[in-house]
Amino acid sequence: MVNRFHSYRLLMPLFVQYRWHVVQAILALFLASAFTLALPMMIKEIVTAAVAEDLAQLQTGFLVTLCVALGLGVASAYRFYMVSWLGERVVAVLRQRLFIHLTRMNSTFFDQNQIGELTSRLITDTTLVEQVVGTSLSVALRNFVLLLGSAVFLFMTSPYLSMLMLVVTPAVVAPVIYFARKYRLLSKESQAFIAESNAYANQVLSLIETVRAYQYEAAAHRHFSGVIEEGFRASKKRIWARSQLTVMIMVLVISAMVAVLWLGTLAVFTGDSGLTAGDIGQFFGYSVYISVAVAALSEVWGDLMRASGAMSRIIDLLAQPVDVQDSGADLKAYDISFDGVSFIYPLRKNIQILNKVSFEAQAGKVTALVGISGAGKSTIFKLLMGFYKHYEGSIQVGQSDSTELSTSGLRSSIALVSHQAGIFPMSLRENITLGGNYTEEAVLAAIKMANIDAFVEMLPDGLDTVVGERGVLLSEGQRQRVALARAIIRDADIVLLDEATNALDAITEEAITSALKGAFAKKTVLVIAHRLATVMDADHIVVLDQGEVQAQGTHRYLLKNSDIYRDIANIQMIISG
Ligand SMILES: Nc1ncnc2c1ncn2[C@@H]1O[C@H](COP(=O)(O)OP(=O)(O)OP(=O)(O)O)[C@@H](O)[C@H]1O
Repeated sequence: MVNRFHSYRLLMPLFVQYRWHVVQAILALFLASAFTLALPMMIKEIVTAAVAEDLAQLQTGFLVTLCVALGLGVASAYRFYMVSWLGERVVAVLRQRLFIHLTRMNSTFFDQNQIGELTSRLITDTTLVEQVVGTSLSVALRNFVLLLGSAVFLFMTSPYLSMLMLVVTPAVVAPVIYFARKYRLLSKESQAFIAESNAYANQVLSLIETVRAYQYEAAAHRHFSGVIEEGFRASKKRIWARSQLTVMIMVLVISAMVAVLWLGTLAVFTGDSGLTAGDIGQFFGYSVYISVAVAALSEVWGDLMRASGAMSRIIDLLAQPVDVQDSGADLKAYDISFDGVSFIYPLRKNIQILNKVSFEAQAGKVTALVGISGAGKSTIFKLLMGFYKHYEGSIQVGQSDSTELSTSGLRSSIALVSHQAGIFPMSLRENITLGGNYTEEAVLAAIKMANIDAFVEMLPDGLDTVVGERGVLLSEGQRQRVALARAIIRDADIVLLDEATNALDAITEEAITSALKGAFAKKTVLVIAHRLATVMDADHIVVLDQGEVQAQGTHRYLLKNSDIYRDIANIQMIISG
């Protein structure tokens, strides 16, 4: 249990940061508790005055009770505001921190973790934390104070009845603890079904076109309904356990209280213990508080446990090392050379993806990587970008070994257009500049060179039109041209194009290629392309086969000397011819 609550350390720095709010929340909480605890005393005053038929005393009693009630209202509202503020603030800070951290994780981390699971941590886990800080913690603390205060006043009111109460307490608490544990296990089970159904729905909806094309709808409905029904069965068991728990608490607590009060009332009648009717009223008030506090504590206990799980997952995530290391030299020259580079992906340790790959790509020249699918071409780009660092051999950029370069410096010198042209749900302009500061002229020049200027003119708000999932949907070719504009405006010294024009028609591709030639003339350009026509003019072509360099040279040289290259060329001539 100590371990479970260990995860609450996540909140400590945040509570320190917002200490004035915490102090005010605690003050308000204690104030509200004090007013609450004063109420049974007022009952005693009123009952005593009523029994003594003292009207003046009775009126004062009611007046003070009214004031106490008012004070209780104001203090409770103040506590609610402060505590809810803290909950919202904490979750806002945690979400920002988690998002920043996630965007800085390395590629291996993303290979190992599903995106759905990560976004669920970002939203669901932090929401649980918010519930805890904004509600459960304060409920727990309030009821704990109420429990302690009531116990003290209970003893002060009547030690005799309190001792009786103590004797019956284990009979009430033991079965409640047993049922609460059972309930917790069952609620974990139903949570698991919720997660499973969420993951499945996410997957199906994101692949909706494949679902429709293969008429997978009916099977998908069956699968989803199956999981939901399982979840319902688990929830039914959980709510049944909860109902048992409620009955148990109610019956046991009320019986215990009735028994104690019965004995107390008897004691008033016999007059042995010096108890008065007012004492019984006050005692009753505090015992109601105790039972209410116990019930509330058992209620929030589960929430506190669940949030503890969520917090330990957040702590684990924040503890993962981030990718970018900013120490190291900056780039000055931009020739690239791979020397005997071998590489294995961390999650596929049995396959040698690159095997002693050596080649050079010079500044001011275009170097092409060709080879059949899976040969390792994109992997070479990933190593150049520093996405994976545990390769053998050496990668030189300029005069430096790439491991000695600062990762952010290296990446700011590279413009990458990968074969998945990602579009963010924001304006076209923001999609092109991606947070960079560029003049209007630079943006216009980039969209012209990438051949999307005519398309932009047709959009309702031009460059400020929102595109992507929340706005105008772009075709594959339009997306690719936005990605190219992104690379052009970056004006980086190294340009990596991975199938950057494969979704374009021949005429557009031709127009863009000649525009790019001008834009990238002085840069170190590396191109991956399946269509040989795209790379025939390259200054240097590297032919890869199953992770090895099979041959390299110019188009003309390779046609003569590389069987694989000749085969690819022949097949493509046949296909296009
Ligand atoms: N993140 C990864 N984890 C494990 N294996 C991977 C990962 N990415 C790629 N691979 C594997 O590495 C091999 C080379 O992939 P790579 O993407 O470099 O090939 P490619 O030559 O660019 O192929 P294509 O032309 O189809 O894009 C493939 O067998 C692929 O399955």
